Amino acid sequence: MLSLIIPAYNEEERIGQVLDAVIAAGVFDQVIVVDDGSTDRTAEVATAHRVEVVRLPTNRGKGAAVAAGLSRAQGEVIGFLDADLVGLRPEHIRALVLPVIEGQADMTIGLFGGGRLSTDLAQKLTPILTGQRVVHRRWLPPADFSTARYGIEVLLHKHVKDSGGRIVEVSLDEVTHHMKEEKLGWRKGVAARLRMYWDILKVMAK
Ligand SMILES: O=c1ccn([C@@H]2O[C@H](COP(=O)(O)OP(=O)(O)O)[C@@H](O)[C@H]2O)c(=O)[nH]1
Ligand SMILES: O=C(O)[C@@H](COP(=O)(O)O)O[C@H]1O[C@H](CO)[C@@H](O)[C@H](O)[C@H]1O
Repeated sequence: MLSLIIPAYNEEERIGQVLDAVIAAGVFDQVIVVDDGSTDRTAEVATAHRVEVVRLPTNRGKGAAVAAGLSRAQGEVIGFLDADLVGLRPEHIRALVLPVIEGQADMTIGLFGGGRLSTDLAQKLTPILTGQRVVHRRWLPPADFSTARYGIEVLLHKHVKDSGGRIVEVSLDEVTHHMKEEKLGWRKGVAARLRMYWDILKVMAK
């Protein structure tokens, strides 16, 4: 069984097109959107796509949203996608899943390419930060994700790598995402970015 977790905070304008691609791909048996205390209609948009929706009463950060999704996920293979992707197509999703279910990879990571220079470059420099991945359940770390916030990718990636897992990179051609500055405006976006780097540094320092 394959489960997909999509953490989402105030993504009403963006999550619909991600779910359209997920549903068209038809590879996940269980799709869980975790609405991380959104103040917009994220949960309603997800519900309209007939996926499982978990609503957290307050915003607790990406790590807690993913942890809430994991506690519901039944699959032995688990996918993770962000809710703000642009240009995601069903074939990208299949390409992420296939190496894991065919046993060529323990985890795949999806990397933007040919989408937008800024987001392509960010993932070239720090591929381990990508929010797009598929992993076999046995490679999930024992650590609790719920306080890691944006450190979750580093936590997961480091565990698989240090445990000798095979990680395969999958190119997500022409995919990009909305950057924080685009979603929140310049000042709030930069502040959110700095908080994200702090979350990541805290996990790296452990
Ligand atoms: O408190 C938060 C912050 C982010 N997210 C979700 O986590 C994913 C990645 O977050 P974001 O887009 O802010 O990261 P970026 O891609 O800008 O680094 C998105 O689906 C967000 O909606 C979340 O569930 N809770
Ligand atoms: O690639 C990155 O540097 C950051 C920020 O991307 P942008 O500079 O907004 O394109 O994005 C990722 O990092 C977060 C922390 O690992 C993840 O949670 C996001 O899913 C991912 O998009």
